[in-house]
Amino acid sequence: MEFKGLESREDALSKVAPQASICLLISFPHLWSLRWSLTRDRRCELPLPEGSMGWPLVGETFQWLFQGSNFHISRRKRHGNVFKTHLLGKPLIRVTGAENIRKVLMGEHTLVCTQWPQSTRIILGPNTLVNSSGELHKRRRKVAGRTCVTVFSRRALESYLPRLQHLIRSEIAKWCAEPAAVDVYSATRSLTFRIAIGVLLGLRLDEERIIYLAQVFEQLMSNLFSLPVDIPLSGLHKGIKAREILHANMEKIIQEKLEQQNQEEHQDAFDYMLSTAKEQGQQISIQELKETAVELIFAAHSTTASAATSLVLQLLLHPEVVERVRLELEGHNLVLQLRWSGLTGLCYLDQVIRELRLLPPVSGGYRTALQTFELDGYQIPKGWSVMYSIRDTETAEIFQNPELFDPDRFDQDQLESRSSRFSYVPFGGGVRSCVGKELAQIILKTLSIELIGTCTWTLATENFPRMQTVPVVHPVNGLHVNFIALHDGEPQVTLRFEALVGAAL
Ligand code: HEM
Repeated sequence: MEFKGLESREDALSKVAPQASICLLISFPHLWSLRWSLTRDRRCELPLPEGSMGWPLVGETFQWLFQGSNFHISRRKRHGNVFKTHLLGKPLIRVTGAENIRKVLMGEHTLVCTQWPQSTRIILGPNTLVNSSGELHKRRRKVAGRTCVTVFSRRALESYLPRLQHLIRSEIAKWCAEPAAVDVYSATRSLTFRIAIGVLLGLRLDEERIIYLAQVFEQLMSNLFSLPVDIPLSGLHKGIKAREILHANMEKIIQEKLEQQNQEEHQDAFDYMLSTAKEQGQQISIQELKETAVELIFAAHSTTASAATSLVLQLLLHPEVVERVRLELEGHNLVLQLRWSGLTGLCYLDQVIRELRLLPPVSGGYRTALQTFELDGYQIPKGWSVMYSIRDTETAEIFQNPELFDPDRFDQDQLESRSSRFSYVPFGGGVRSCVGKELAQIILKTLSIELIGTCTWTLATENFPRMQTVPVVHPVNGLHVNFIALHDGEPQVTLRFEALVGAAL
């Protein structure tokens, strides 16, 4: 009897066990979700935003990686402008909608603060803008204008222009001389690296050294987001090594610049930084200069290459837009020869660059909530990550037919061009807005002018590539294009700074 009893208990157990594990499996996400519901700030009556926290530990990371921008679009449709999720090991609140974005961006230092991964902070170093917050950030950005204001002032940008134009022109000439198709994303990465070191930092290096440093820089970039473990072969270790090589190369140049500091004429960002510091009786250490230099390349390089690639893609897709830019350039060229003053800039080209809205390089910005605050009727609990969205203009009500590439939507007579500046923030906003915005715009305009003035281009593949959004927007497997020079002589268009800095993006 006893034996029989045991047998039946085992039987019963073997029947119940699978059911129990299924129940447990089903309840895991609920327990996980409950765990996060419990972290809501009880002093605030508002609910947490809608949304799913996914599976324990991994959250919705895999869906996010596989679905790309559709991840956010589908969840936004389901849960609204402010929804919660769990990505890369952290609870995250994704924010869309002009008013909500305004609150996040304008709340820097009070409601939120920028949050970069630890590996990024270690690799870039403590003396950088992206890695400083609160008072230190305010001081560093403003510090008597020593880095941002002067390096990116109108006077400074104007002085960079001749070298910028020369560099872009000679790179395009190389693209035209290529017997095979050019991979535009690789080519623009090389171009923006050259701009960063040649124009911004004024480093005069031979070709071999540029190629070497570009590789070192790629190694730094690819390890910026890695586990914060500094052991041989780890991502962080490789990133630090790359940074050391870059710093060593820059140190020599900086020393030379310090010795020639009496020169009146400024030609690059280093010159502006050093002379402004001198004027204000401040000292910038060599370490600070090296870190600033690497930070500027980091911030300028991939973002501008991404935008330049998207620009070529849109020009390929829209020959009618190319024609209108060409007409605008011809008109300006004529006026330039007759009377220069009073020109208001290349408005249509401005609109074309602005309409890169469809493919903004950066998808959004990460912040951490410094205190619990209200957003769109929900509570954002202290300590949670917040990501404001840049890439969701497809769903913004202000834009008509938002899926179309239509530069005319930004014509100054159109309502869309006068929409809230927080409806579309490709360069962020508030105290953390992009310091290189005007430089990026000038690079993109110069590239358009040089392309249209010097060559024609055709897609070398049967289909247009699929675009990937992480870490910046770029074509999967590149964008392959044949460039053909229009004429052997000098290009028709003469660049003038005033025409480039017309309307703002
Ligand atoms: C098309 C090209 C570019 C795009 C789309 C872009 C976009 C952005 C965005 C969205 C931010 C704000 C990030 C946030 O809110 O957390 C930012 C910040 C920044 N950008 Fe750019 N950027 C571009 C080019 C450049 C260039 C050319 C430079 C420098 C030469 C630059 C330097 C910086 C720096 C230093 C910051 C950090 C500012 C701070 O934290 O105070 N960017 N950029």
